[in-house]
Amino acid sequence: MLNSEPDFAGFSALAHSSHRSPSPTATAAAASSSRPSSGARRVRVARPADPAAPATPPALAPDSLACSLWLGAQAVAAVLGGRSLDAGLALFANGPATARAAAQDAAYGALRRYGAGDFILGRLLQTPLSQAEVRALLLVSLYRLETWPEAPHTVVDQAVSAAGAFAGGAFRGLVNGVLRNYLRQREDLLRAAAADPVATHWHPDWWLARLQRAYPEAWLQIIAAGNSAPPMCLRVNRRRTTRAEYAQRLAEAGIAARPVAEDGLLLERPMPIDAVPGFAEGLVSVQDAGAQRAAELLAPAAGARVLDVCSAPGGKTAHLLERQSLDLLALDVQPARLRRVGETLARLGLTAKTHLADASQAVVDQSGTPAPAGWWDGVPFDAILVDAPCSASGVVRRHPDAKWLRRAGDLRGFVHTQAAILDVVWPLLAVGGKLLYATCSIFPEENGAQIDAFVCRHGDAERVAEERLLPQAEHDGFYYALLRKTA
Ligand SMILES: C[S@@+](CC[C@H](N)C(=O)[O-])C[C@H]1O[C@@H](n2cnc3c(N)ncnc32)[C@H](O)[C@@H]1O
Repeated sequence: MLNSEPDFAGFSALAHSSHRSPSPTATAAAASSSRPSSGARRVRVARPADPAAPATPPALAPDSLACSLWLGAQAVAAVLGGRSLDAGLALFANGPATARAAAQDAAYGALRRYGAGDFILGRLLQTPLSQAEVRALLLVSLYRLETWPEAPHTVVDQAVSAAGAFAGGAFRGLVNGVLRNYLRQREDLLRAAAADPVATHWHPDWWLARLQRAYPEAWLQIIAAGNSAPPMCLRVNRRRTTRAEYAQRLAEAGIAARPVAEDGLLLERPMPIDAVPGFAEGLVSVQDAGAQRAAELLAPAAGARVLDVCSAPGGKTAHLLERQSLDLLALDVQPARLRRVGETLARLGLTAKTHLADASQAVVDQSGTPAPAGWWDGVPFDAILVDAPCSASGVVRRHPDAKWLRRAGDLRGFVHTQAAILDVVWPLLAVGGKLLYATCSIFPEENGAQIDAFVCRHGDAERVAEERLLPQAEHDGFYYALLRKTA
């Protein structure tokens, strides 16, 4: 996978929370209405993609553009059907290697700019399309036409060939007509799109409004960062090598990189993870430089008893353990994701206890004190990391599906869960101990406002440090608050 980001889990967290991505039924309802205003715009289809769609397109040459467009459309159709992009990309994980990178690029590109693609299709289609795959094929083809404009008619021909692999070729004419109309009307369409905020900025309008309110000076830069392709950053495993040694190894392999954060190397160009030297041997992990701040900020002492509350897939757990010998308990509420913590630690040669638990749930004991159900042995922790489930609004360039599947109302659920987790684990911290609260969100409700409310509820909590990282060239958007227990 290109530039995989094992550290991120926000979208998956959402998809598995009670605030789920839109179900096929919900999207079908949206599609059957007339075209919504930009205020309501989000992914919408009448018929979701077939979850069992074949990984290999029938009758398309594996090294053809048509094959890449077909595969990319499968992934986008999965998102139009309410699933995550990761789930969509998994559909062609075993597809032809020659087409996978371009297909992945097409899927990411089409979803990053979905606001524009949706607007343009709204102008070019007389009625909403009933086939998710065909709509998705048009979106990836528009992306391709915009970003590789040198051979527009080749793109159209290849898109028509790809359409031949859907529904017995019934949509070849439609795909041909829509794309050729697009080429003919391109300037008018782009002029009209420029007057539409969602089509211009490629974010839903409720999201834009929130960013404008929170960041009146910086929102355009945040949007631009969110619409760009993300950087690829490695984290060097201190237990196995040094950053200088590993940088040398990269240089010998002709891979340009420069140091970032305390353990990071930012690659000049993203590359497939299986081509990263020493990855399988655990010399490095892929982790955004902003995410690497967690271990730097919490910095538990050698031998400390540490609780990592929302640990999967284990990026920050591993970083903590690479930097210090710790007695660490890693929790997560999702079994499949918790298994990935074990895999991450095994690859890196690290050990920790792992436990499946919902950290937002407490039971009240006989003295009336709430305590976590079943997993705490009663000994306080010296340090706690709460890398909370959140909207993932700081990492949309890695997960562009999130901004279209998310609704404004989802935030309330995240804020509620974050507060519940904080309240359950705070009593487990030793006096003088530190708790680091982290999100990959840039929405204030999940960040500073959450911690303001927490400090009001807990008189023994002192805020000792706070960092707001906005997404930019070097790193994604993160929020950190370091709290100390005073009594
Ligand atoms: C942002 S991700 C964590 C990323 C991880 N710390 C890393 O660095 O790789 C949030 C995680 O919280 C987990 N989670 C969500 N609600 C939870 C809960 N109530 N209790 C425990 N874990 C929870 C999700 O399953 C998800 O894996």
